[in-house]
Amino acid sequence: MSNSDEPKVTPHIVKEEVSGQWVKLEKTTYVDSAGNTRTWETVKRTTRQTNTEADGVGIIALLKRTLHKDCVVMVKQFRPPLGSCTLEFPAGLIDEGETAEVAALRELKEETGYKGEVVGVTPVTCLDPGLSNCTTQIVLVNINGDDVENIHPTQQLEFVEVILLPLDEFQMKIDDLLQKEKIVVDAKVYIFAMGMAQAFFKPRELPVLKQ
Ligand SMILES: Nc1nc(=O)[nH]c2c1ncn2[C@H]1C[C@H](O)[C@@H](COP(=O)(O)OP(=O)(O)O)O1
Repeated sequence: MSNSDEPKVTPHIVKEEVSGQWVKLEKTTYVDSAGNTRTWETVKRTTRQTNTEADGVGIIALLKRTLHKDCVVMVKQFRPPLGSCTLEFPAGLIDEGETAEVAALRELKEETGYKGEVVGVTPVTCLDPGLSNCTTQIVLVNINGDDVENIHPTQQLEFVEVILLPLDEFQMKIDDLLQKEKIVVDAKVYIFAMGMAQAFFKPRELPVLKQ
């Protein structure tokens, strides 16, 4: 190699970002149960609103139509942190002044085009407490699919694909999708699917009846 081909600069890190527009990395100092002062590396969102405890909402939206099976409205989208597409419930951050219910109906409309009605909401729940203080409220929404507004829903986000999966085969249909394409399923979704299958769609399997 001639001198002119030699690299002029040794590669090195210029800056380690600890705070960005959307998230920050914090060294949290705390006292443990033995009285020792310790630290923990914590990821926090910068966007949490002052009067809300939860960062965002997840929406379990059930589409109910005459002569159709009830379907769960799902979204598939590319998620940069995973470098992959995911299968998730519609979701989003809570805006200033919004309740979880209002944020859920807004996000559902934006991401899927459907207009829904809130039928339940969870308390504030954590998502990955060993990593982040990030919290969510899951909002259960019914969609009247016979309503003229919901017959041809028009979503506002072209990079989000809406997928309808029948509730009575939810886990099986997710498994089919995972077999067909490289896609990561959100933990909340798969746990919901397993819970539905166990609670409602399997005959009571008492050990004594198995012999
Ligand atoms: N961690 C993030 N990094 C980003 O670069 N941008 C982010 C992050 N989190 C949210 N956002 C941006 C992307 C969207 O433009 C807005 C709103 O997202 P929202 O639709 O409310 O939430 P998701 O569906 O979970 O993306 O925030």
